Amino acid sequence: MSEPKNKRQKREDYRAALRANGVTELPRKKFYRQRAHANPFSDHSLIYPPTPEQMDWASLYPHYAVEEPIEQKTETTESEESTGQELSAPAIRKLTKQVEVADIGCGFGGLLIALAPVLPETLVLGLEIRVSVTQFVEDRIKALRVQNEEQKLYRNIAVLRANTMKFMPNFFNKGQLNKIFICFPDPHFKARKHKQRIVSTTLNSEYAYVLRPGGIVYTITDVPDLHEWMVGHFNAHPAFERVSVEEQEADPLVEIMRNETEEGKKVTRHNGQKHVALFRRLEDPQWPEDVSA
Ligand SMILES: C[S@@+](CC[C@H](N)C(=O)[O-])C[C@H]1O[C@@H](n2cnc3c(N)ncnc32)[C@H](O)[C@@H]1O
Repeated sequence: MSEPKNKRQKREDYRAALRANGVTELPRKKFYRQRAHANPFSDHSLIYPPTPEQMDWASLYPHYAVEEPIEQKTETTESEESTGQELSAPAIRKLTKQVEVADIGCGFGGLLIALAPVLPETLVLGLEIRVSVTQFVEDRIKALRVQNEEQKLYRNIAVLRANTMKFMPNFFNKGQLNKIFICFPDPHFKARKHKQRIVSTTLNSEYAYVLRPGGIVYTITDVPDLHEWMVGHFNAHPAFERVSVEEQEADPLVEIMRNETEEGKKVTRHNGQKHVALFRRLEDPQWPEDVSA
């Protein structure tokens, strides 16, 4: 059933007014509601760069951007030298550092916001497929940056609308990331929907590509069957090994992942179980002969 227009209009008006005022107050979730699931196989007319270098990272992390002149190959002629009118050299804005942590399917951004002060020297990126949810996180981060201007907080986190099942290598170079979070991914219970799960042999190869050796994939879910699925697929992948429970529990980011994601909070309210598993990207994976041949 299509939604009454006035409701949709109200939401659009609210968001437009918030943005017109420079987003200084925290956005209200009710104006960013969207269907719970987006089909990762539909054509979402997503914008993505042909290579990570062609991505406009500076607009996501403006406080880490510097202007770099574009090298020009044309030679200066005598007449140009004598005019005395210097043409300003064209410049591009580049980041002083790269994104190193990705939150796949970041939802409403709870983990990003909790990680910002804990990893102050690291650029963290949330990737989210749903438009309104991405806009909510974008507006949330903008407001938090304004409200914490003096402390210079929240400048190291950003969100991007993306379908991570399709375009990960367009955004990240080989070995660029040192942490990937996959928190409470959509369970897709029915067997015919399992291909929509965000963990699979093929997708794990993409995670292995963008993670540097020693980098960690963090997973958490309240669905036991999905936990088994994720553990099974990462354990079976030659590029990953499971991190021991001792090491897992000594990692302070695990507690943050358990308690700060929106889904994690919901599971706590319902006294549900949270299943955690971490996987390390191996330095030198041993590929079975039939795979590497
Ligand atoms: C159950 S929510 C969990 C949100 C958040 N990680 C948390 O723990 O609160 C799963 C999120 O993944 C997003 N998602 C699903 N498939 C995706 C894809 N292929 N690319 C990016 N985001 C995706 C959904 O839109 C949804 O917001």
